[in-house]
Amino acid sequence: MSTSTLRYDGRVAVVTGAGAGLGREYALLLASRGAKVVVNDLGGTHSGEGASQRAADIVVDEIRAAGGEAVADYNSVIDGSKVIETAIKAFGRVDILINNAGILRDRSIVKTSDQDWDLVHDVHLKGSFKCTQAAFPHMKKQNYGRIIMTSSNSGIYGNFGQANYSAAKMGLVGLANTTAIEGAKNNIHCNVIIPTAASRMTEGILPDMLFNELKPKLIAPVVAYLCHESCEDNGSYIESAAGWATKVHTARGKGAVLRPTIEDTVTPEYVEKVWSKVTDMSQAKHLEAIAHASGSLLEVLENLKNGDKDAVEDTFTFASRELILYALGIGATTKNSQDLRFLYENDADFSPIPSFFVLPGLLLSMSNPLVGNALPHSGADLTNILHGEQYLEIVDDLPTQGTLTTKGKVIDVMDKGSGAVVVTSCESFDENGRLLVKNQSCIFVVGAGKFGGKKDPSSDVVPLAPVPKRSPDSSVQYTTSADQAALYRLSGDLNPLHIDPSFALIAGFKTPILHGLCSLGFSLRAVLSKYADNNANLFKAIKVRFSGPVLPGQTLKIDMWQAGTRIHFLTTVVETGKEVISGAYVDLKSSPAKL
Ligand SMILES: CCCCCCC[C@@H](O)CC(=O)SCCNC(=O)CCNC(=O)[C@H](O)C(C)(C)COP(=O)(O)OP(=O)(O)OC[C@H]1O[C@@H](n2cnc3c(N)ncnc32)[C@H](O)[C@@H]1OP(=O)(O)O
Repeated sequence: MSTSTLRYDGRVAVVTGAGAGLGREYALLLASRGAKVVVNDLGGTHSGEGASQRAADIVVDEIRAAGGEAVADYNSVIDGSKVIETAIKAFGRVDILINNAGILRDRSIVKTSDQDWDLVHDVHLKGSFKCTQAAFPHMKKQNYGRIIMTSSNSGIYGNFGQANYSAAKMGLVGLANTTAIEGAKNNIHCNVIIPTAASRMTEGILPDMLFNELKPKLIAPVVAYLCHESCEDNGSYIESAAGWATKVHTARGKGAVLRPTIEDTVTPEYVEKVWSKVTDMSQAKHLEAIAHASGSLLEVLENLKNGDKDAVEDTFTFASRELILYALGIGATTKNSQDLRFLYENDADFSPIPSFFVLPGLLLSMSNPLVGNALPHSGADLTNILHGEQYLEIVDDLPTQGTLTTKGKVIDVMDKGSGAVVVTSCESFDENGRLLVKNQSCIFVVGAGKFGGKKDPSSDVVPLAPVPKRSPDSSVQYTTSADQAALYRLSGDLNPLHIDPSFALIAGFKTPILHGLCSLGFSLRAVLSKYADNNANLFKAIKVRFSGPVLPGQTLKIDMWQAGTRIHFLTTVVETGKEVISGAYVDLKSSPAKL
C-alpha cells in the first residue's frame, strides 16, 4: 500500500450532476488533487424540470478560486456525446467519468405515469450509458479509463414509492457489470458506488444522529480512490456512507436438482419437495463471472448423468484444538507419554489420530437427509438409526489444520428384514483439491426393512474380514469413563442417544450408549500402540462392524492378530463378555515387523 498522496495530475475527469451534493464533492476533491474537471449540470430541479447554468458555474468558480482547472457543461446526460465533447474540446482527453446525475419522481406503482418512468430511466440509466458510450473510444485509444456508476440501496433492497428509481438503479449495476468486462482489456475499470447521502429521501426516515453524518464529503474520497490509477478493482460494488464503506456481493446458493434422473421432467410437486434446498443460503457463494454460473450448471448436468443427483457437499474446518479434543474423547491420556503427540500441539511429533478423519464424512451424513432420502418410505431419524459399520482410508499425508471439502452420496441400500442398511460414501479434499480421506458408513435403520429390497451389499461396499482362527497375538484393555460420550460428542456428533436418558429410552436403550466411532477410536489406539509404535503416519485404513452397543464406563478388551500389514481385531466388553466390534481390521502402510 502506498502512503504517498493520491494525485490526478494530467487526468481529465467528467462528473455529471456536479452542481450540488455528491457530484460537487467529487469535482472539488479531484480538482484539488490535480485533475482537470468538467462540471456537468443541467441545472434542473430534483424532478428534472427546467435548466440553469448557475449550479455548474458556481462549482467551476469554486474550483478555480482554489487554483484548480475546470469547465462547466450544461448538457443533459442523455446527450452524452456532447458532455464528453466538452472535455475533449477543453482538455483534449477524458480519463475519469463519474456518472452521478439523477432525478427523483417518487410515486407508488399505481400512480407512476409513463413520463415518471421514462424520465427517471432516461437520466439515470440511458444518461450513464450515453456518457459511457461516448467516453469509451477515447479511453480505449489511451488504454486507460476509470468509470463510476451510481447505484442505490433503493435498487438493491427496494424502497416504497420508488419503482422507477429502484429499477433504474439496479439497471446501473447491470450496465457496470458489462462495462467492466468490455473495458478490462484496455485498462478501463468500471465500479459501482452505492452511496447513502442526506437527502429529501432520507430526511425524517433516518435517526438525526445518522442523518447528520450522511455527508457527501465523507463518500467523495471512496469514489476518488476508485477513480485512481492505483485502484485495481473492476466490477466492484462499493457501498459507502457516514465515513464507512464496504464491498457488496451477489451470492448464489448451492441449489437443488429438480428431478430424480436426467430422463425425468421437472414437476411442480418435486419443486415443492426440494424448495427448502433451493432457498437454503447456508452454503451460498459469490461467483466472479457468468462463466462460473454456467460452469456449475454443466457440473450439475454431469452429476445428473452419472446418477449423482443426491451427492451432497460440506466443509469441515479443524486445527490442533479439534484434534486434541477428539484424542481426549477416545481416551488418549497424558498418563501415557506416548500419547502426548496427540494431546499437545507443541510436541515434536504432534499429529492427528487418523480416526479423527471419520468426522467430516459422518457429520456430512448427519447434516443432510441422505440416509432418509435413500429409503423408499423415508423414516430415518436419530431415534431409529444406529451406526452399523465404518471404513476409513487415508490416501495422503494428513495436515494438522485446514478446511476439507467433503462430497458424499449413498452407494448402497440393503433390506435386512429387521432393518435397512444404507451405505454412504464420502471423499474429503483439502484446499488444493487433493484427496485426503475416504469414508464409508453403513447406517442401520431399525424397523425400516421388509421393503422388498436386496439383502447383499454391492461390490463397492468394503467387506469385513473374519479374525484368524487362533488365539489373539496380543490384547489391550481400556476402561471408558462414565463421561466418555459427554466428552466425545464435543467433537461434533451431538446425537442425543449418547447423553439424554429419555431420548435413549425412545430409541430402545435403557441408558445412553457410547458413540460407535468412539469405540472405534479406542480400538485403533490399541492397534497403533501395539503395532505401529503410536506412529499415525503408518496408518492406512480401518474397517469395523459395530455388532453390539457399549455403555459409557464399560471396559473394552481389544484382541489383535497380525497378518502382514493387516492387524485383525475384535473388541468385547469385559463386564458382559459381549462382542461390540467384529470383522474388524487395521491396514498399516508397512509391515510392523520392519518397525
Ligand atoms: C443419518 C446420518 C448417519 C448417522 C451416523 C450415526 C450416528 C451415531 O451417533 C450413532 C451411533 O453411534 S450408534 C452406536 C454404535 N452402534 C451400535 O451400538 C450398534 C450396535 N449393533 C447392534 O446393536 C446390532 O448389530 C444391530 C441392532 C445393528 C443389528 O442387530 P440385529 O437386528 O439383531 O441384526 P442381526 O439379526 O444380527 O442381523 C440382521 C442382518 O443385519 C446385518 N447386520 C447386523 N448388524 C449390522 C451392523 N452393525 N451393520 C450392518 N449390518 C448389520 C447382519 O449381517 C444381517 O444381515 P444378513 O442377514 O444379510 O447376514
